Amino acid sequence: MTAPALRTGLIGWGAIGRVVGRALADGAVPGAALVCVVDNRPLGADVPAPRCTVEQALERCDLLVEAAGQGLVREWGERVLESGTDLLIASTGALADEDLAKRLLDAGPGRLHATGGALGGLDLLQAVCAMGPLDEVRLTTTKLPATLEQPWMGEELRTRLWTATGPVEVMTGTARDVPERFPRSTNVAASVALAVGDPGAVRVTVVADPAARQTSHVVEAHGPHGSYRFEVRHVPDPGNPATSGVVPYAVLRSLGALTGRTGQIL
Ligand SMILES: NC(=O)C1=CN([C@@H]2O[C@H](COP(=O)(O)OP(=O)(O)OC[C@H]3O[C@@H](n4cnc5c(N)ncnc54)[C@H](OP(=O)(O)O)[C@@H]3O)[C@@H](O)[C@H]2O)C=CC1
Ligand SMILES: O=C([O-])CC(=O)C(=O)O
Repeated sequence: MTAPALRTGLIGWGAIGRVVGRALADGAVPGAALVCVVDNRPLGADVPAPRCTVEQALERCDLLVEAAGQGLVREWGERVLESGTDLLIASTGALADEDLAKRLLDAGPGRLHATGGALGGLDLLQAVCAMGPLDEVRLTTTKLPATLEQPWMGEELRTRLWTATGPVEVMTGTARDVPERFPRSTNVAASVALAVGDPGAVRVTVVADPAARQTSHVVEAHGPHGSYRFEVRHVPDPGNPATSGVVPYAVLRSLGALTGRTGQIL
Protein backbone atom coordinates (compact mmCIF):
# COMPACT_ATOMS: atom_id res chain seq x y z
CA MET A 1 0.00 0.00 0.00
CA THR A 2 1.42 3.46 -0.84
CA ALA A 3 1.57 6.03 1.96
CA PRO A 4 -0.73 9.06 1.60
CA ALA A 5 0.98 12.06 0.00
CA LEU A 6 2.57 14.55 2.38
CA ARG A 7 0.21 17.55 2.35
CA THR A 8 2.64 20.36 1.58
CA GLY A 9 2.15 24.12 1.93
CA LEU A 10 4.47 26.66 0.41
CA ILE A 11 5.23 30.00 2.07
CA GLY A 12 6.74 32.47 -0.40
CA TRP A 13 5.78 32.75 -4.06
CA GLY A 14 9.04 34.30 -5.26
CA ALA A 15 12.16 33.10 -7.07
CA ILE A 16 12.34 29.87 -5.05
CA GLY A 17 8.65 29.31 -4.33
CA ARG A 18 7.41 29.60 -7.90
CA VAL A 19 9.77 26.91 -9.19
CA VAL A 20 9.12 24.64 -6.20
CA GLY A 21 5.33 25.14 -6.38
CA ARG A 22 5.06 24.46 -10.09
CA ALA A 23 7.31 21.40 -9.87
CA LEU A 24 5.30 20.01 -6.94
CA ALA A 25 2.05 20.57 -8.84
CA ASP A 26 3.59 18.71 -11.82
CA GLY A 27 4.33 15.72 -9.57
CA ALA A 28 8.12 16.23 -9.46
CA VAL A 29 8.24 14.85 -5.91
CA PRO A 30 6.18 11.68 -5.67
CA GLY A 31 4.75 11.50 -2.17
CA ALA A 32 4.35 15.28 -1.76
CA ALA A 33 1.21 17.13 -2.85
CA LEU A 34 1.00 20.92 -3.00
CA VAL A 35 -2.04 21.96 -0.96
CA CYS A 36 -1.77 25.73 -0.62
CA VAL A 37 0.44 28.79 -1.10
CA VAL A 38 1.00 31.70 1.29
CA ASP A 39 2.44 35.05 0.23
CA ASN A 40 2.13 38.75 1.07
CA ARG A 41 1.62 39.61 -2.57
CA PRO A 42 -1.04 38.77 -5.14
CA LEU A 43 -0.12 35.38 -6.60
CA GLY A 44 -1.21 35.81 -10.22
CA ALA A 45 -3.52 33.61 -12.26
CA ASP A 46 -1.21 30.65 -12.80
CA VAL A 47 -0.66 29.70 -9.15
CA PRO A 48 -1.29 25.93 -8.97
CA ALA A 49 -2.90 25.77 -5.49
CA PRO A 50 -5.25 27.97 -3.47
CA ARG A 51 -3.87 30.92 -1.56
CA CYS A 52 -4.28 30.85 2.21
CA THR A 53 -2.93 32.32 5.43
CA VAL A 54 -0.27 30.64 7.56
CA GLU A 55 -2.99 29.75 10.13
CA GLN A 56 -5.06 28.03 7.44
CA ALA A 57 -1.96 26.26 6.11
CA LEU A 58 -1.34 24.83 9.59
CA GLU A 59 -4.80 23.24 9.53
CA ARG A 60 -4.37 21.79 6.05
CA CYS A 61 -0.74 20.64 5.87
CA ASP A 62 1.68 18.04 7.24
CA LEU A 63 4.68 20.10 6.11
CA LEU A 64 5.31 23.78 5.36
CA VAL A 65 8.13 24.82 3.05
CA GLU A 66 9.48 28.27 3.90
CA ALA A 67 10.81 30.25 0.93
CA ALA A 68 9.81 33.70 2.21
CA GLY A 69 12.57 35.11 4.40
CA GLN A 70 14.14 35.05 7.85
CA GLY A 71 11.27 37.12 9.30
CA LEU A 72 8.82 34.33 8.54
CA VAL A 73 10.94 31.81 10.44
CA ARG A 74 11.25 34.20 13.39
CA GLU A 75 7.54 35.01 13.47
CA TRP A 76 6.05 31.58 12.75
CA GLY A 77 8.70 28.90 13.36
CA GLU A 78 7.69 27.91 16.88
CA ARG A 79 3.97 28.05 16.20
CA VAL A 80 4.35 25.83 13.14
CA LEU A 81 6.35 23.19 15.03
CA GLU A 82 4.12 23.34 18.13
CA SER A 83 1.08 22.70 15.92
CA GLY A 84 2.65 19.37 14.90
CA THR A 85 3.43 20.54 11.38
CA ASP A 86 6.94 19.93 10.03
CA LEU A 87 8.88 22.92 8.66
CA LEU A 88 11.51 22.89 5.92
CA ILE A 89 13.33 26.23 5.84
CA ALA A 90 15.43 27.97 3.20
CA SER A 91 16.04 31.04 5.41
CA THR A 92 18.53 29.34 7.71
CA GLY A 93 19.97 32.77 8.58
CA ALA A 94 17.19 33.10 11.18
CA LEU A 95 19.04 30.40 13.14
CA ALA A 96 22.02 32.75 13.59
CA ASP A 97 19.94 34.01 16.54
CA GLU A 98 21.03 31.28 18.95
CA ASP A 99 18.05 31.76 21.31
CA LEU A 100 15.64 31.28 18.42
CA ALA A 101 17.67 28.34 17.07
CA LYS A 102 17.51 26.61 20.46
CA ARG A 103 13.77 27.22 20.80
CA LEU A 104 13.10 25.87 17.30
CA LEU A 105 15.32 22.82 17.79
CA ASP A 106 13.57 22.11 21.12
CA ALA A 107 10.07 22.75 19.75
CA GLY A 108 7.73 20.03 18.57
CA PRO A 109 5.99 17.76 17.86
CA GLY A 110 6.66 19.13 14.35
CA ARG A 111 10.23 18.69 13.11
CA LEU A 112 12.54 21.42 11.79
CA HIS A 113 14.49 20.74 8.60
CA ALA A 114 16.87 22.98 6.62
CA THR A 115 17.61 22.65 2.94
CA GLY A 116 21.28 22.69 1.92
CA GLY A 117 20.21 25.47 -0.46
CA ALA A 118 23.02 26.97 -2.52
CA LEU A 119 25.75 25.00 -0.74
CA GLY A 120 27.22 21.52 -1.11
CA GLY A 121 29.38 19.56 1.29
CA LEU A 122 27.35 20.29 4.44
CA ASP A 123 26.58 16.59 4.88
CA LEU A 124 30.29 15.78 4.91
CA LEU A 125 31.15 18.64 7.28
CA GLN A 126 28.44 17.39 9.65
CA ALA A 127 29.95 13.89 9.50
CA VAL A 128 33.47 15.26 10.11
CA CYS A 129 32.26 17.23 13.15
CA ALA A 130 30.87 14.02 14.64
CA MET A 131 34.55 12.99 15.02
CA GLY A 132 35.37 16.20 16.92
CA PRO A 133 35.55 19.97 16.37
CA LEU A 134 37.28 21.51 13.38
CA ASP A 135 40.18 23.94 13.95
CA GLU A 136 39.06 26.45 11.34
CA VAL A 137 36.00 27.01 9.15
CA ARG A 138 35.75 29.79 6.59
CA LEU A 139 33.12 30.88 4.07
CA THR A 140 33.77 33.41 1.33
CA THR A 141 30.67 34.54 -0.56
CA THR A 142 31.02 36.68 -3.70
CA LYS A 143 28.02 38.32 -5.34
CA LEU A 144 27.02 41.21 -7.54
CA PRO A 145 27.11 44.55 -5.62
CA ALA A 146 23.39 45.21 -6.19
CA THR A 147 22.47 42.04 -4.28
CA LEU A 148 24.46 43.16 -1.23
CA GLU A 149 23.30 46.73 -0.65
CA GLN A 150 21.63 47.03 2.76
CA PRO A 151 19.70 49.77 4.58
CA TRP A 152 22.24 49.81 7.47
CA MET A 153 25.18 50.67 5.19
CA GLY A 154 26.77 54.09 5.58
CA GLU A 155 27.60 56.45 2.72
CA GLU A 156 31.24 55.37 2.48
CA LEU A 157 30.49 51.64 2.15
CA ARG A 158 27.60 52.28 -0.22
CA THR A 159 29.85 54.38 -2.48
CA ARG A 160 32.58 51.72 -2.36
CA LEU A 161 29.98 49.12 -3.34
CA TRP A 162 28.63 51.08 -6.28
CA THR A 163 31.93 52.37 -7.64
CA ALA A 164 33.80 49.07 -7.34
CA THR A 165 35.65 48.06 -10.48
CA GLY A 166 36.87 44.78 -8.96
CA PRO A 167 36.17 42.62 -5.89
CA VAL A 168 35.50 44.65 -2.71
CA GLU A 169 35.30 43.18 0.78
CA VAL A 170 31.98 44.32 2.24
CA MET A 171 31.98 42.60 5.61
CA THR A 172 33.96 40.10 7.62
CA GLY A 173 32.43 38.49 10.66
CA THR A 174 31.08 35.19 11.84
CA ALA A 175 27.98 33.19 10.99
CA ARG A 176 26.53 34.75 14.15
CA ASP A 177 26.38 38.31 12.74
CA VAL A 178 26.69 38.14 8.92
CA PRO A 179 23.34 36.41 8.03
CA GLU A 180 21.43 39.07 9.96
CA ARG A 181 23.27 41.86 8.09
CA PHE A 182 22.56 40.36 4.63
CA PRO A 183 19.29 38.51 5.26
CA ARG A 184 18.53 37.66 1.64
CA SER A 185 22.11 36.84 0.61
CA THR A 186 24.07 35.01 3.30
CA ASN A 187 21.79 32.32 4.69
CA VAL A 188 24.54 29.98 3.49
CA ALA A 189 26.73 31.20 6.40
CA ALA A 190 24.12 30.00 8.89
CA SER A 191 23.83 26.71 6.99
CA VAL A 192 27.57 26.10 7.44
CA ALA A 193 27.13 26.92 11.14
CA LEU A 194 24.28 24.41 11.39
CA ALA A 195 26.54 21.75 9.88
CA VAL A 196 29.48 22.45 12.19
CA GLY A 197 27.35 23.21 15.27
CA ASP A 198 28.79 26.63 16.17
CA PRO A 199 27.95 29.95 14.43
CA GLY A 200 30.82 31.71 16.22
CA ALA A 201 33.35 29.28 14.76
CA VAL A 202 32.51 30.09 11.12
CA ARG A 203 34.53 33.06 9.78
CA VAL A 204 32.65 34.72 6.95
CA THR A 205 33.82 37.17 4.28
CA VAL A 206 31.30 38.84 1.99
CA VAL A 207 32.70 40.19 -1.27
CA ALA A 208 30.98 42.38 -3.87
CA ASP A 209 32.28 41.97 -7.39
CA PRO A 210 30.75 43.81 -10.36
CA ALA A 211 32.15 41.06 -12.63
CA ALA A 212 30.53 38.25 -10.62
CA ARG A 213 28.15 36.95 -13.25
CA GLN A 214 28.09 33.82 -11.14
CA THR A 215 27.60 33.83 -7.36
CA SER A 216 30.37 31.94 -5.61
CA HIS A 217 30.54 30.34 -2.20
CA VAL A 218 33.83 28.83 -1.02
CA VAL A 219 33.84 26.79 2.19
CA GLU A 220 37.25 25.88 3.61
CA ALA A 221 37.76 23.88 6.77
CA HIS A 222 40.48 21.90 8.44
CA GLY A 223 40.89 19.89 11.59
CA PRO A 224 42.55 16.84 13.08
CA HIS A 225 40.88 14.46 10.61
CA GLY A 226 41.47 16.27 7.35
CA SER A 227 41.05 19.34 5.17
CA TYR A 228 38.00 20.27 3.15
CA ARG A 229 37.25 22.77 0.41
CA PHE A 230 33.95 23.15 -1.41
CA GLU A 231 33.57 25.79 -4.09
CA VAL A 232 30.36 26.45 -6.00
CA ARG A 233 29.59 28.96 -8.74
CA HIS A 234 25.95 29.45 -9.54
CA VAL A 235 24.10 31.38 -12.21
CA PRO A 236 21.78 33.72 -10.26
CA ASP A 237 18.01 33.59 -10.68
CA PRO A 238 17.22 36.16 -13.42
CA GLY A 239 14.32 37.69 -11.46
CA ASN A 240 16.11 37.80 -8.10
CA PRO A 241 19.90 37.76 -8.56
CA ALA A 242 20.42 37.53 -4.78
CA THR A 243 19.23 33.93 -5.08
CA SER A 244 21.10 31.29 -7.06
CA GLY A 245 19.06 29.47 -9.69
CA VAL A 246 19.80 26.07 -8.16
CA VAL A 247 18.15 26.81 -4.80
CA PRO A 248 14.58 25.72 -5.65
CA TYR A 249 15.98 22.44 -6.97
CA ALA A 250 17.86 21.98 -3.69
CA VAL A 251 14.52 22.47 -1.91
CA LEU A 252 12.89 19.87 -4.16
CA ARG A 253 15.76 17.48 -3.41
CA SER A 254 15.22 18.05 0.32
CA LEU A 255 11.53 17.29 -0.17
CA GLY A 256 12.46 14.07 -2.00
CA ALA A 257 14.55 13.04 1.00
CA LEU A 258 11.72 13.88 3.42
CA THR A 259 9.20 11.79 1.49
CA GLY A 260 11.60 8.86 1.61
CA ARG A 261 12.16 8.65 -2.13
CA THR A 262 14.28 5.63 -2.97
CA GLY A 263 17.81 6.13 -4.30
CA GLN A 264 18.35 9.49 -2.59
CA ILE A 265 21.83 10.54 -1.51
CA LEU A 266 21.35 11.38 2.15
N1 LIG B 1 19.65 28.62 2.10
C1 LIG B 1 19.97 29.17 0.93
O1 LIG B 1 20.94 28.76 0.25
C2 LIG B 1 19.16 30.31 0.41
C3 LIG B 1 18.14 30.85 1.16
N2 LIG B 1 17.37 31.87 0.67
C4 LIG B 1 16.28 32.37 1.52
O2 LIG B 1 15.06 32.17 0.85
C5 LIG B 1 14.28 33.37 0.92
C6 LIG B 1 13.36 33.44 -0.29
O3 LIG B 1 14.16 33.59 -1.45
P1 LIG B 1 13.52 34.07 -2.84
O4 LIG B 1 12.44 33.15 -3.26
O5 LIG B 1 14.67 34.30 -3.74
O6 LIG B 1 12.90 35.47 -2.39
P2 LIG B 1 11.84 36.37 -3.16
O7 LIG B 1 11.97 37.73 -2.58
O8 LIG B 1 11.97 36.19 -4.63
O9 LIG B 1 10.42 35.74 -2.72
C7 LIG B 1 9.99 35.73 -1.39
C8 LIG B 1 8.48 35.91 -1.38
O10 LIG B 1 8.01 35.66 -0.06
C9 LIG B 1 7.16 36.75 0.34
N3 LIG B 1 7.19 36.92 1.78
C10 LIG B 1 8.21 37.40 2.54
N4 LIG B 1 7.86 37.39 3.84
C11 LIG B 1 6.62 36.89 3.91
C12 LIG B 1 5.71 36.66 4.98
N5 LIG B 1 6.04 36.94 6.24
N6 LIG B 1 4.49 36.15 4.69
C13 LIG B 1 4.15 35.89 3.42
N7 LIG B 1 4.95 36.09 2.35
C14 LIG B 1 6.18 36.59 2.60
C15 LIG B 1 7.75 37.94 -0.39
O11 LIG B 1 6.83 39.00 -0.46
P3 LIG B 1 7.36 40.49 -0.03
O12 LIG B 1 8.53 40.77 -0.89
O13 LIG B 1 6.17 41.34 -0.27
O14 LIG B 1 7.73 40.38 1.42
C16 LIG B 1 8.07 37.35 -1.75
O15 LIG B 1 6.94 37.32 -2.59
C17 LIG B 1 15.33 34.49 1.00
O16 LIG B 1 14.81 35.65 1.62
C18 LIG B 1 16.42 33.86 1.81
O17 LIG B 1 16.18 34.09 3.20
C19 LIG B 1 17.58 32.37 -0.58
C20 LIG B 1 18.60 31.88 -1.35
C21 LIG B 1 19.48 30.83 -0.91
O1 LIG C 1 21.45 31.78 -3.37
C1 LIG C 1 22.59 31.94 -2.90
O2 LIG C 1 23.63 31.81 -3.58
C2 LIG C 1 22.80 32.20 -1.45
C3 LIG C 1 21.84 33.11 -0.81
O3 LIG C 1 21.20 33.93 -1.41
C4 LIG C 1 21.69 33.00 0.65
O4 LIG C 1 22.42 32.22 1.27
O5 LIG C 1 20.83 33.69 1.22
